[in-house]
Amino acid sequence: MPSQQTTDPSPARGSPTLREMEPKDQQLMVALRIRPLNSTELEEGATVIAHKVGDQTSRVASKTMALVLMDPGEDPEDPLRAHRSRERTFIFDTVFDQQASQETVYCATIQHLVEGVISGYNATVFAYGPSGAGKTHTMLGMDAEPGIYLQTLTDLFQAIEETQDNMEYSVSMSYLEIYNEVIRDLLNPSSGFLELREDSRGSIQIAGITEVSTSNAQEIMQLLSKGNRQRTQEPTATNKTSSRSHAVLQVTVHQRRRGGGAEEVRLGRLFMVDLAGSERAAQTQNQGKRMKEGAHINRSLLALGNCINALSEKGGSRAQYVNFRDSKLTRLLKDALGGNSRTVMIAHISPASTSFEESRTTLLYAYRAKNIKTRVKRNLLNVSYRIAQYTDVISDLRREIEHLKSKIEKQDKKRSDPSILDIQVTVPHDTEEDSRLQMNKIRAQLIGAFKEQMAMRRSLVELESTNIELHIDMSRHLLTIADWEREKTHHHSDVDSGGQDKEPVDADGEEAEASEPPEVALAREEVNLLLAEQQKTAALKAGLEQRLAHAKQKASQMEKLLPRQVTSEDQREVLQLLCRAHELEVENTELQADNLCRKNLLCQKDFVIQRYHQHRLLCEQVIQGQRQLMQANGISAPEPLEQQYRLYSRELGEGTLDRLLLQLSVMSSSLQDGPIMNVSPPATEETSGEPRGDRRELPWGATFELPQMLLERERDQKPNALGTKSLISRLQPMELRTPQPAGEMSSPPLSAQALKEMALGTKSIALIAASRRCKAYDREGGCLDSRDPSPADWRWPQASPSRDRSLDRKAGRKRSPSFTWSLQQLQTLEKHQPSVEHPLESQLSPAHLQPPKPAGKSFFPAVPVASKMKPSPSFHMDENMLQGPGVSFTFLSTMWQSNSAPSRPPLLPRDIRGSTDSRGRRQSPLPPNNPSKLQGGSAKRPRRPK
Ligand SMILES: Nc1ncnc2c1ncn2[C@@H]1O[C@H](COP(=O)(O)OP(=O)(O)OP(=O)(O)O)[C@@H](O)[C@H]1O
Repeated sequence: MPSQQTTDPSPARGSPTLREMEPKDQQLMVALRIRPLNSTELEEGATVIAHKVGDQTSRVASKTMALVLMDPGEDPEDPLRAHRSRERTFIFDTVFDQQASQETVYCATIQHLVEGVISGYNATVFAYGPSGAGKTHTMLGMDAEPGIYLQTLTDLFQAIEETQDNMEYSVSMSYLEIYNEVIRDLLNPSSGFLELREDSRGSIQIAGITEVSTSNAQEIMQLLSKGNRQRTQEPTATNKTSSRSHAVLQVTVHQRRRGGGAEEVRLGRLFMVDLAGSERAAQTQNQGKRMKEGAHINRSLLALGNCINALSEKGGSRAQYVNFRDSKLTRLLKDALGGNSRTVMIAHISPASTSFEESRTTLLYAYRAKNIKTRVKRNLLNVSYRIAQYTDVISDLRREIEHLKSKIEKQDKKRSDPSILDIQVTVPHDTEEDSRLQMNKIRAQLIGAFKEQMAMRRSLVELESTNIELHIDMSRHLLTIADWEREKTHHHSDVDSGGQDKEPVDADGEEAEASEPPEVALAREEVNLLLAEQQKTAALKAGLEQRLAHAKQKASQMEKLLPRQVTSEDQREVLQLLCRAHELEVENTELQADNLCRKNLLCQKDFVIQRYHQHRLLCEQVIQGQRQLMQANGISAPEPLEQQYRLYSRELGEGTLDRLLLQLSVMSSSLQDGPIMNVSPPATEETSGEPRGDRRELPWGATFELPQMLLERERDQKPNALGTKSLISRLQPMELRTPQPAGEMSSPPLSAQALKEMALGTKSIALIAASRRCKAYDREGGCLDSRDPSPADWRWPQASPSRDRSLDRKAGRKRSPSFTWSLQQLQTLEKHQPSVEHPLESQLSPAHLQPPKPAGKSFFPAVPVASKMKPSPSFHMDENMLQGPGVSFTFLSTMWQSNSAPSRPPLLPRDIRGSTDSRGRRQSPLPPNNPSKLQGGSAKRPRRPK
């Protein structure tokens, strides 16, 4: 067994930074294995013509190794060829000679990929070479010497086990063969021929393949042996057990952080491919069926060779056309060769002089493959995008349920009608039997149609999600271009302004034109490709929508048949069954969507904090730089500015970010466990005409909108129904939002400038806007206002909106939506805050968590404050406000008030990733899923109404 490498959970499997998510170019690794001479070759008197050059004593191979192949046809005595070399040298990443063990091969080639797979990267290993060269031996091996399959899977499960404290995994596998250009499921051969489908991202899916969930390597090996028994193997002249098909083992690993942290799901795919042997018809002496097989094998390998040629020639440029569509094999290996995968090719040859030609061709192919580059990026399933589609699916299903239920009701009425019953009783037995058979047929058809529709709906969800991912990718590239364009314009304007700023002049007297950097050229190329992909997605989507409409029509026609053709009892049963199927699907979809909403929210929160932190650092740098300049030039700042600076410094010292972290954590706690709340202000006429409180003119002239940190439940929806599209639009990640003019709610297409502005800190600004909104609340509630001389009048708002409303009415106040929103937000916080035992709280001294003193008159009646919330003696509204020339920073004074208590180390965004407990296990920084449990209560999650 291979020695297991200890895996370090933190760097590779921690939360991804933005850098980590960037795709990286990766060279395809090519290894070469020479098998020992076999008995037939020895009998034929073959000599060894392939030699590894260099030593390979260490288990892990050195950077590159060479192989020397001698041409046995060249006569050393021939004077005409005296100056021609009989040897040809090939350099590979690693070369294994006849003595290399299975373990050595594994450790030097695949072992390093395992870590990546469990943390969301794709990896592929494929064995290539002529028939009988040892491909199956390397991949599958024997009981005594297991091959790469078992060794990889053992390591994979071991790595999973080591990180199971922090991470949740689910592993599934599928095993297929491509034989004569058709795909067969080796785990379920009776399923017939399977189809390859390509989604808009170009990822290949095999429709209808059996995916088996597994929990250990042995289980997979059992499935593999079962599958191998189904694999097409025949004796040929070169190999007694020649594999006549390409076998593909796919292992899929889903990884997510345990405890519902703000993480996304990572999806790693490992392909292990044992190719059929490349062969020459003359050499294999195959005839009839074998020859036809050989032709197919060669055709697909030829297509593979062509792809390798094209890919190696383009040398990483993505513009060159590579025809993956020539064979199923190349379509399946598309990602492995030219896409998102870390790929290893293990080429195999026989060292025998009798196999010189095969060995030479194989080596040439393998040598070319070395130039191939793939672009590796972590697969993150961004969960939020699918919610909109789920909502559509749910409402569709609901409509169908209503329809079916009304049919059942009608049926019930008929049953209670005695005349109809009489008729049924008199139905002859034969007819009854016929009708039952007919009924069963219709039932099967209906269920089939339902499944088909669901599959199509899911594909639509996938497509939509892909579309949005493409959009985000495009945004990133446009951003690079926009940056460059801006720099160029800047450069030109500098040059135009003339004088000292002029660029150096080159030898010909012409101005040096700033040439476009490679990343910008690449970005332009990518944008074009992405545009093409987007068009492709749109076409696919339109096609699928058409098919779905057709399927729906067919199903409704089938339903129409029901009352005419079946007895009432059977009909009733079928309708109920259908209803149940739909209801289950609704429940399932709702659960998925619910889950996605929460994950989306938590991810956004993380991102917002990260952006905020980056922006804060930038501000700090700018301010410090300017102060140094002022000092150096003896410029004194006017007193108001100095005052603002003092405020700012104090703000930093007190760690406002920490308070924001706490606030956001409390928000997520309410979301993680509580029902989805309606805490967003409804867009009413009242606000549409005037600038909203959460919008702010920024120094660079853009208007930003508050990211929706909380979810909304539509008031008129049933309790278990999700909000409709308005909810979804609010949940769209900020990248997809363009700065909008005030009052406009739709998202116009993204412009490069808009993208730039977003990148400049939309989220952090939006966060600031959130706090401004609460400030607006303060003002509107009349509790805390810069004009109000007694901020101590502030109260926690009463948790009874109806009562507040009556007070409002009495006071003659009209509530604005932003006020209602802020109030609800505060009520949520107030409701959860005292009961939440937050890990971050333990890092704070109680004095840091002091709300303002509850005294004096207030618009809201006073409510008791939690015991640890002591009145703050040093409450100053100004502490929470920082006003700059272009933007105001206002923090939630009403949430967390600090005084001059001892300072503590500032909390940085990474702290939200959690801490490590005494046993070294990582703890989530977020409040527990169910805060009420902490209090020893027996609060149960409310059951979803059926
Ligand atoms: N490195 C090796 N050490 C010992 N025996 C080997 C080695 N490589 C291959 N063999 C033996 O050579 C024979 C042929 O190997 P294998 O079936 O793996 O070839 P293959 O390339 O998969 O052929 P095909 O393409 O026809 O399926 C087998 O009996 C195998 O045990």
